[in-house]
Amino acid sequence: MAGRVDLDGNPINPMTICMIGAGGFIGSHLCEKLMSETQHTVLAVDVYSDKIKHLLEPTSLPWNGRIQFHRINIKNDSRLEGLIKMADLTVNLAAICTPADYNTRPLDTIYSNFIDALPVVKYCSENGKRLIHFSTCEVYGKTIGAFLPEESPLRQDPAYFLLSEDASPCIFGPIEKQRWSYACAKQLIERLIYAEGAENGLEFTIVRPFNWIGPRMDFIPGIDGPSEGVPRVLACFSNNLLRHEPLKLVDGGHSQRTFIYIKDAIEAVSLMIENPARANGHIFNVGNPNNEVTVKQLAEMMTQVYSKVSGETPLETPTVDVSSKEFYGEGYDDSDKRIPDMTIINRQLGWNPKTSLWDLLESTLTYQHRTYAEAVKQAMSKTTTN
Ligand SMILES: NC(=O)c1ccc[n+]([C@@H]2O[C@H](COP(=O)([O-])OP(=O)(O)OC[C@H]3O[C@@H](n4cnc5c(N)ncnc54)[C@H](O)[C@@H]3O)[C@@H](O)[C@H]2O)c1
Ligand SMILES: O=c1ccn([C@@H]2O[C@H](COP(=O)(O)OP(=O)(O)O[C@H]3OC[C@](O)(CO)[C@H]3O)[C@@H](O)[C@H]2O)c(=O)[nH]1
Repeated sequence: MAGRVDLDGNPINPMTICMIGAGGFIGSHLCEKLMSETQHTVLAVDVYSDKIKHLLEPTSLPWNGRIQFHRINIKNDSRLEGLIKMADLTVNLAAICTPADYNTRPLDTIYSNFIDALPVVKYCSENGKRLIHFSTCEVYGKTIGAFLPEESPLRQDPAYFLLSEDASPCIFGPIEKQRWSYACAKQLIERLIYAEGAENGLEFTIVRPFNWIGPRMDFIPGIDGPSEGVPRVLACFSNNLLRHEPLKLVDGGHSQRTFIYIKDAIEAVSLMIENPARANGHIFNVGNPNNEVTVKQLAEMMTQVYSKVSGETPLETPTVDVSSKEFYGEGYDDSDKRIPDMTIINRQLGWNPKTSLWDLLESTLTYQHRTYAEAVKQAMSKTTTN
């Protein structure tokens, strides 16, 4: 750890980082990395701490004192400004970011992703503090290619689907498709941050994650989250596999995604934190363009991998089709395809993802099986005996 230098060979000085949303999936991995590989101090802000409790206790851990947990709801807590003032850098991860909420809780979604982020931007700008704000690949919405006829050869041309920070438009559906409440709120906060940079000199970096997945993502319904809750696809499919039930393919599972292993993505965030001169003023796609699959292919691969890591035989019919209206309710819509252009992050930070989809699913599903299989078995046997 001693003598660590940045990408330009300058020594990295320890800094204090106010991390809002530190108790979530990405926050927990970022805290782990900062504690085990750097000398930085983290002021961890969240309403939950379960996913970072291994870092907070016992007090004898080598990073004792370098991470402090502040149970704060940023909607209504005057302590936030003080924490931002104490820090050199603020990383804002806090958000409602599960698609099942976008059309069913659109107001909460818009408040969480826009209104609640406003004071964070304001305090950083007024106090001359650097901000790394987490946006989303969803700001791109649908691809231009999605509007071409199905059989058009142009659909194969990257110009019609590659998502580039400085060139691609943001294409959302109509207002009644409330799915886009999240993407639209994220887009507006990006524009506000950009404007604070341009008009008031805010030092900012915007991160657009493309489907980061790995251990500790979301929850397993009825085990460590609500029974009727609908998490993101990795946890939905893990839940189906753990319960030995078919994986549900929304509208046939034709949508395409690129998935990246959380540990690869965290490397990129770490480079942004420690290389401000290269990261400030930029918007970065962070994804793995080599790991593209349809959701149906993802379901098939997860079924195969889970069988390998659990030793269980897959179901004869491993998937079942379900309409989006039935699964998510009225107002759902979808991004058709998401491949990140990597030009800017390559140029600024020289970063590339490493882990294949098969390998990341193998380590993630090993974790899911080890963490949840017994609890799911017990919960299921209770339901059948009652
Ligand atoms: N995981 C991904 O692939 C992905 C993709 C695109 C964008 N993002 C963005 O990255 C960020 C983090 O995502 P994640 O996957 O870790 O989600 P997450 O839900 O696991 O983490 C978000 C955390 O923010 C906290 N939070 C929310 N509102 C809060 C409030 N008012 N006060 C205090 N804490 C609050 C939550 O308790 C949670 O722990 C989000 O902004 C999300 O939109 C993530
Ligand atoms: O049981 C299921 C659950 C989901 N699907 C479909 O899978 C696709 C991906 O779904 P999910 O990972 O839940 O979410 P999205 O990729 O659509 O959106 C996320 O992207 C980034 C982020 O901003 C934060 O993580 C979030 O908005 C989708 O097509 C579902 O319909 C399924 O078939 N079965």
